[in-house]
Amino acid sequence: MEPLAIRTEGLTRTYRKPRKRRWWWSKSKPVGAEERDFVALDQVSLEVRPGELFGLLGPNGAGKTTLIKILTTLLAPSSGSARVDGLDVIADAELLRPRINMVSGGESSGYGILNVRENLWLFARIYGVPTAVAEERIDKMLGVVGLTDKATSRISYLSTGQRQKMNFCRGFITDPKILFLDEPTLGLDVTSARAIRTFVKDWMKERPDRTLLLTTHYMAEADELCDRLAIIDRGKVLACDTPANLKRQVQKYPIYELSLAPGHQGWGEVSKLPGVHQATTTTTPTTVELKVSLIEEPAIGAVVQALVTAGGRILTMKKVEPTLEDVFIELVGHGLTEDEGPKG
Ligand SMILES: Nc1ncnc2c1ncn2[C@@H]1O[C@H](COP(=O)(O)OP(=O)(O)OP(=O)(O)O)[C@@H](O)[C@H]1O
Repeated sequence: MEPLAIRTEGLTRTYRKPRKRRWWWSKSKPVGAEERDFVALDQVSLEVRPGELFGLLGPNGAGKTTLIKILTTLLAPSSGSARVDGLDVIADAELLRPRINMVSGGESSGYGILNVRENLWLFARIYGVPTAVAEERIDKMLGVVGLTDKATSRISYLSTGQRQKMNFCRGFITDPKILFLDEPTLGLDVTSARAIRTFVKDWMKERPDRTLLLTTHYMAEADELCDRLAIIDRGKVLACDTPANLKRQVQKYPIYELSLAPGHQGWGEVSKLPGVHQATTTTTPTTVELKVSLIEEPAIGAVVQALVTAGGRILTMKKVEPTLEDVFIELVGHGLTEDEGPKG
């Protein structure tokens, strides 16, 4: 049986806070080792199957990069275990590295005096990709991110976004079995971000044994791309499921929004109908907006019937779907865009 693409068990990583000034120099008391340890990852147990596009969603400082660094053999765990493609990230690191690749949206890697093509070629050769294959992949990837006209530019002359696109190309030219993308579209313009998302989806479809783990701050991106997601906060996994299942968890009742022409009061009876959990209205200068939550979805038929019978005119009607933002707020207690700053 094929091993899991990623498996972590009780994975924990602590960082040591800088030592406080000695107490006889200041009024602060000396701190013990346990107080100096900051837990960035706390007993994380995750399973990612081969072929999955798996997302990590969490606020700043949640521990996403720490997790990716451990999975890509760049950082040792403090305790617990992590296996990638069936290989232990510590004991089998040498065997594992050729099978994986990692790109971080915020990194500024590469040699400034080399041009874009030379940088990518050098990287491909380090991974043992034959020159002809590397050239072909580089051309393809530069086209994908719209960087073909910068192929011969020194990378020190690139803008931040262009450099990020070059790094994105770097992730794919080694054709890794398991790819880690840390914020691949961070700060990119809308068109470039869309091109990258489309490419990522196509790349995954091309070969079913590829696995991709992605972190992103963009809820819509996570929703569009990921087969499953883990929501992580303060080093702990709070939930792990498909975007659809996560959204279902927060929406206890189906909700419909109806826009009614003003001038009649039929909506007043809606909340008393069987199958209706709650009905609220907001009056605007031109409409009455009715929001109905239903205990059973078919009750929407009775709602429409009651409104029409009372002489109401329905202008628009739509079902309100919860978003991943709603899931996130429910689990974490605040939105992803609200920056709480370091929690250490
Ligand atoms: N080398 C380090 N030494 C001390 N603390 C660290 C170190 N690296 C990370 N941390 C702390 O560990 C926590 C998790 O950091 P990490 O970079 O994994 O978060 P993240 O989820 O990737 O955040 P972001 O979305 O902002 O990139 C943070 O509170 C951070 O300050």
